[in-house]
Amino acid sequence: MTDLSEQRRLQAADVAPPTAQRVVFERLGKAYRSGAATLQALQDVDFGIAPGEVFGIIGRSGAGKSTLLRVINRLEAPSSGRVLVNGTDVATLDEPALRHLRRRIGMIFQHFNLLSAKTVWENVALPLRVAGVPAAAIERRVGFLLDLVGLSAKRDVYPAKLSGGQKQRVGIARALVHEPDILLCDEATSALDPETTQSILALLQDINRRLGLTVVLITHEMAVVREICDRVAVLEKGRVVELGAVWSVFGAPQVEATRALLRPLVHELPAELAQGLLPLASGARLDPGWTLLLELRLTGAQARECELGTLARVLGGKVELLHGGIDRIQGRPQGRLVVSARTALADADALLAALQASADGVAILGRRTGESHAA
Ligand SMILES: Nc1ncnc2c1ncn2[C@@H]1O[C@H](COP(=O)(O)OP(=O)(O)OP(=O)(O)O)[C@@H](O)[C@H]1O
Repeated sequence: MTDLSEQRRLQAADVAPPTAQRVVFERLGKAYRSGAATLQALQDVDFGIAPGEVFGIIGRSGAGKSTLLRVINRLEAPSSGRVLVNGTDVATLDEPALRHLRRRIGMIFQHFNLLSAKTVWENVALPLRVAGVPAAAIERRVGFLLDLVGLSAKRDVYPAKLSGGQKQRVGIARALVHEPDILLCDEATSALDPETTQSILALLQDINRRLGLTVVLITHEMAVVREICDRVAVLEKGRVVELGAVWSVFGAPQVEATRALLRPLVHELPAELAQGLLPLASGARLDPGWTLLLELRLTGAQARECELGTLARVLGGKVELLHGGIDRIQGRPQGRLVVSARTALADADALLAALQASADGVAILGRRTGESHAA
């Protein structure tokens, strides 16, 4: 991962020490061959996922996310490198051992994959029946799981009569029948409305905490990652281009691929504020009559709040809050505020230096034109 800064490496190491990993990808590569052509879907993927982590994998379409998820339970075989699950190289497993591994790894899907001719109870019980588990044990386990996902009252209902969220709850219960260590989620909330997504995420978090399950999820919904993941890896053309705690990667994305993915989360400047805004060059002289638009950013790096008091003192006049918002990711304030203000300071660099203490990043977006002041 040549793109990682040293700081980002240390942050990644902070959250997941290199020992005792649930899943390890070691210089993993995967090539798909069709005829004479070879497509390199994964290259040099090299990181670990700790027990109990909720780990997100994001990237543009075709970046290799599904392939990376599917090598964990050997639905895809690596072309080079290794995948270790609980310390075992999955490539070395014979059929019975592979069956055992797959029981230790639950999987849920965007389209739920339920059997329409079977009731909720039968859908969840089926993998246990196939595994030859005695009827009394099946009854106990399915009862426990339907209770866990809040579907006890629907045990005899067929999938066609369930909402999308309820179907995914059945999918989650079914994925947990063999008490897995790992739950793989392939776009598990992509077919759901925002409110149902929230309830499924809350359920996944609850399961993660109560059962200590490691959750690995791929999603194109950045809000999902922000909501429940501890760490995230960004894939681009089969390579990991960023990896770290979610607050760190989302707070200060280092590569364009991440910035592009996060764009839907960023509040762009509303048209009425952008209109007539004249950018200022670094070091530009300032006129006390100008109204400046300033952007204050919190990246979460210092876990501090935006110091509006400092800002008002430095600017020494009226400060108007125009746009933006602060979110919290993993307890760290993150976001941006756009304010307008005038200043008696003589140049842009002096202003930026004076405002440094009020946020993690400060930028002068420009000065508002349409005002009667000479440059
Ligand atoms: N079985 C296959 N045979 C040939 N090429 C494949 C196969 N599976 C995936 N690919 C190709 O490998 C690359 C990575 O695919 P993958 O499905 O892992 O990406 P992804 O990031 O999950 O994409 P999406 O978000 O669109 O699902 C893509 O170019 C895809 O077309």
